[in-house]
Amino acid sequence: MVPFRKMHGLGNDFVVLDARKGSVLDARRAALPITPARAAAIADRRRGIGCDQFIVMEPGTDGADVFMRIRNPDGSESGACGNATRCIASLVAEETGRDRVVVRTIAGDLPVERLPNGEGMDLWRADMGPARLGWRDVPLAREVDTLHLPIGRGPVADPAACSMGNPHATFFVPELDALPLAEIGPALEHDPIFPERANIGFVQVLTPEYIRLMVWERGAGLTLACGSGACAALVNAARRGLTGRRATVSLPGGDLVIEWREDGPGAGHVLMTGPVATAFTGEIDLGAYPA
Ligand SMILES: N[C@H](CCC[C@H](N)C(=O)O)C(=O)O
Repeated sequence: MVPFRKMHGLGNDFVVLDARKGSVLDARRAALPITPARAAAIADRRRGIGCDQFIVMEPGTDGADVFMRIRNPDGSESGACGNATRCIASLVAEETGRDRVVVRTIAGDLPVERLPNGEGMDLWRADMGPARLGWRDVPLAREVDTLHLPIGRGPVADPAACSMGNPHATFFVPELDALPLAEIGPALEHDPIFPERANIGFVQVLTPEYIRLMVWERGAGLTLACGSGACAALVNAARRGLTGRRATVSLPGGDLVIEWREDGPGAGHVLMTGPVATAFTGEIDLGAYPA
């Protein structure tokens, strides 16, 4: 049996395993590899524990406190997961007693700091790195203005796109609630313009400092919150002149505060502030899941 922790950021939920040195999973990693198929089976909401993403903590090296491996329920790996970044940083902060932690992903190092709010529910601010705005960065299949992609489905069209270490398209709509997301989400996620697929955000701008967002996530579907999606939504809205460079992003699971730094150290980086939570801990028999 292997211990796991069930965590979430605004309802975007994760199964977290620890494969760092000396952990039970580290000892058994060779015998029980976390394959895409096994991750997908554990993420299954009926046959497994169920989660939006499956997260494995691996040893941190040269400046990073921990490496975070991110897999979607379909087994695909991602370079970013904003909500999980805060969750993993909070675990390391708890272990070390430090309020600042560096989480490494395949897309880069993400410094995270605790913002004590005195009422017991701390907030965590992650520097999600620079927004990548070029068509090759997203990536797109061909050279296109990333502020206006020539795609659409049903009532939505003309999104902006950027990468936060993972691909995002952002559509701007007058009203969120009537959108047929279950129908247009998968079609847009798999649009040929996205060679690595994409996370698809739908934004209703209420004021220049407050936007609503829903995200059809690549490899996961509709989630209650998407941290990297909130970062991409703010960046794309600011690029379009619809918001300033800082706004509250209201998702079905709750609010994130996003700031796209303009100058000074970290210019161009996107800061994301929000809560973390542990729902429960348990043990899992990895061998019971297909490798
Ligand atoms: N589905 C995403 C990964 C999780 C992103 C989301 N949960 C977040 O908080 O950023 C992708 O394949 O790029």
